[in-house]
Amino acid sequence: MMAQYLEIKAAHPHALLFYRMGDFYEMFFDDAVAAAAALDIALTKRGQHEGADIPMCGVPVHSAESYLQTLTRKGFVVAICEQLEDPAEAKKRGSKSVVKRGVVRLVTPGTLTEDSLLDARRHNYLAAWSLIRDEGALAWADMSTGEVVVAPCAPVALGPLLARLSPSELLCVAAQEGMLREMTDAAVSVLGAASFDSTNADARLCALYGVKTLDAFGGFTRAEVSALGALVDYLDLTQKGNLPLLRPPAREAVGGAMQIDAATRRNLEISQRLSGGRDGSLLAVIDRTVTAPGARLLDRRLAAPSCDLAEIRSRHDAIEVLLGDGRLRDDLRAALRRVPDMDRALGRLSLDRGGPRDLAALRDGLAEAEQVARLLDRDGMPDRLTEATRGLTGHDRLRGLLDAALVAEPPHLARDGGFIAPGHDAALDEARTLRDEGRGVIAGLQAEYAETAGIGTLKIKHNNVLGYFIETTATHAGKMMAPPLSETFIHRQTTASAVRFTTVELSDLERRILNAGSQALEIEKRHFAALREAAVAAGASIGIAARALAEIDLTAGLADLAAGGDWCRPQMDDSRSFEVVAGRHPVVEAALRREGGQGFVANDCTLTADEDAAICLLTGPNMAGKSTWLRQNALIALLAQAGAFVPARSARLGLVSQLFSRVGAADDLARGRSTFMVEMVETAAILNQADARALVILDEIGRGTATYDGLSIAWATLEHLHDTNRCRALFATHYHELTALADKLPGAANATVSVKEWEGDVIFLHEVRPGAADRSYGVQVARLAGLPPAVVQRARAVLDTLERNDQETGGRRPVIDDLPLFAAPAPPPAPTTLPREDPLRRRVDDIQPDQMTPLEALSILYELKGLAKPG
Ligand SMILES: Nc1ncnc2c1ncn2[C@@H]1O[C@H](COP(=O)(O)OP(=O)(O)OP(=O)(O)O)[C@@H](O)[C@H]1O
Repeated sequence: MMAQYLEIKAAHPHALLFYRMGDFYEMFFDDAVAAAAALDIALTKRGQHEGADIPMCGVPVHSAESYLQTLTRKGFVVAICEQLEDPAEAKKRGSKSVVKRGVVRLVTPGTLTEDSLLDARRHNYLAAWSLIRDEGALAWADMSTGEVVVAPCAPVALGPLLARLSPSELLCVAAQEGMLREMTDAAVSVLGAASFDSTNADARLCALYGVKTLDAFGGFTRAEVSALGALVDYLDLTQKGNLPLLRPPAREAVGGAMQIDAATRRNLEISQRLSGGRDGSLLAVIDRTVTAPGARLLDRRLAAPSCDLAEIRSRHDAIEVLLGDGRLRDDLRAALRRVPDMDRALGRLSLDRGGPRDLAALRDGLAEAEQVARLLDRDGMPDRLTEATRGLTGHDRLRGLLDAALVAEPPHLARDGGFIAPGHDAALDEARTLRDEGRGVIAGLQAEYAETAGIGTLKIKHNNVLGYFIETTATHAGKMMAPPLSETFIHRQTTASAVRFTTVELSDLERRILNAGSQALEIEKRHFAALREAAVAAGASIGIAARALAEIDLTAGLADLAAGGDWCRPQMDDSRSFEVVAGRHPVVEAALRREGGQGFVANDCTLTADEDAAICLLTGPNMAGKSTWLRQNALIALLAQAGAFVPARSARLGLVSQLFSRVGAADDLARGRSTFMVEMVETAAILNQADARALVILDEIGRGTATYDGLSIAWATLEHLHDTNRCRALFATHYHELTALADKLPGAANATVSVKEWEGDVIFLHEVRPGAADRSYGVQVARLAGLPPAVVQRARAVLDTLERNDQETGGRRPVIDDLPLFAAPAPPPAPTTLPREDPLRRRVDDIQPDQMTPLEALSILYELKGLAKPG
């Protein structure tokens, strides 16, 4: 056995080998050590190899999925090695022969299909990157749904595309491994050059899709064919020839989607919080879909907002109709709630990894699809929904098959049977009756024989030697053994008191009772195979229905969002306008609403560019809401082009081709870059790439270095954005000096977030209005944050000196000498304002509770409340 193990392991050196032994997957040697640590399970020993103990650990087969989940999350590839024959078969070859085993599948992050290993609401992409001469391409597939897409992708565009897709596994040739590991968090798997060879790939793809030439799917470049070919080769390798149902590759047009790079995605917290996790991201806040495929579609749309006006308008049209008809929307959502994840069920069935519950998912999903189609069958439906509705009907044959065959709630696995409905197959019903009611059937037969023979005492009995037999007392022996009864009853045995017989029917029945259980199971498995085949054969049309349902779910979800929260349809055109009236930040607004305090203050944004650039320079105190306003406008552009309504009273937006968002001083220590370095690398990327249709959000760029360097960099950056990139940009800064640029650059304007000052404190109004801020209120904010009073006091003194110096000398004279830097710690600070006369406190001081009646106490309470009222 060890020899067999070592041979199989040698063929899969990079994978953990799950070696099937009975009810366990066992691991040996280094695999065992690594897996025991990763899974926190006991490491034991078994036998010896070359004089040393063999480390071993194992996991039960029935709970293997949860262990696989942990291992794949920790970056392991697992090779599943099964027993390929019954141990009895092996025994026939000799008592020492080893059961045949072989690897049936490699479990890698990009090739998962099990529900328990996947996030239902996110895609799980396997991607392949190919570079042929200077031409690059990225292909990606979600094996659990069969989606395959390829796009031309120059090396500079790879980072943004990977950030958008966030694949869980990326395939490449060895030469690119290092660069790609830098660029993505995905597991990078290296394949040989042959996997990427475009000629091999062409043949492989033609064979897979059963076509003579790939031109049938549109013209592909060599790099695209190579990337697609590598994907298919890897699936073949990991699934051991058992390829999933892959849809024909779709080609994504260049420029079809708004370009958003990794830093912008992170920064805008589109599908993930900066701190990690989906909660609190834009996606989580706007997701009202009720099906997993609907949620995945929303994720896809937000990740790649469209740049196609007609497409965007058609998405908005559809939302508008469902927004206007709350009843229809509710009915649709109620029906959709019952729709299971047909895409993934079909994916598993096509890989022969599915079970009866997956068949039931198709049955139930297609039934609901009919219902949804009926709901949408009315006048005035927008094209998009009419189009979707077309795919929902016409599945009667498969539905008929599944309806007739399956029980209402079938089990997960086909292994134990119990999923074919009673009455569907007479042979199965009989086998089950025999299996479950063997005794009853025998009793029935006994009554029948007693009547035929006219012997009331005739019995059918069972023992281990004869099995079932018919027994009568010796007195009836003669009658039984003479014609006509002897033609039916065959004599087996005579004892002192009884005579025993059998019949052809009884021995047949006995055999059938014994076999009934396994026979019932066999029949069910045959039905399963036939149903599975029928489902896979109908895969293409089921896929169309599933996509249509996802589209309807998404539309209804976005309409529901718009209905609940005062959202509007953005007017889209291909100008460079950007006019938002009363816009809001959906995530901050939702958070404020949850907290139940003061509501979100809506703000306008006018950033229309005609000939020149349009730049808004935002200054304002800390905590005033600058970052929020910047981001909310970026999110409004993103939501609009993703096809959603936007959180504003009205919006008129010209298409945005690229979205950039940067915040000064965000550390990227994991990649070993200093704060300032990251800031500059990212700013450089914008200045080098942004075109006239870009929307750029820069939040305090330059703050990561000394004041004058920072100010100079921010100044030059602004000028470059204005003169060279000529794009639309929002620029928040604490450098008040920059506000002078608004007079110098025709496309630049100042805005500020207003605050009120009250008794030495700032009150944030969160209102954005034209003009420049006069100061930062940093010290006041620090006080609000709980900085010790002595420090606040000292900061105030320093600030006063600095400001006075600025006024007197225009900032030319160093002020350090004037600051008592090494002064002894200040005595406890004197209050800045004298305590005010407080009538409430004086009245409370006067009260003598011991002397009071309850009535007096009550009237004083009223009086105190009166005093506590403001004003
Ligand atoms: N329009 C608004 N209406 C209500 N509350 C708001 C609004 N904008 C911002 N806030 C609140 O103010 C807080 C601070 O906002 P934000 O981080 O945008 O300020 P900032 O001006 O960028 O601050 P800093 O300069 O310190 O980075 C937010 O967390 C939010 O709770």
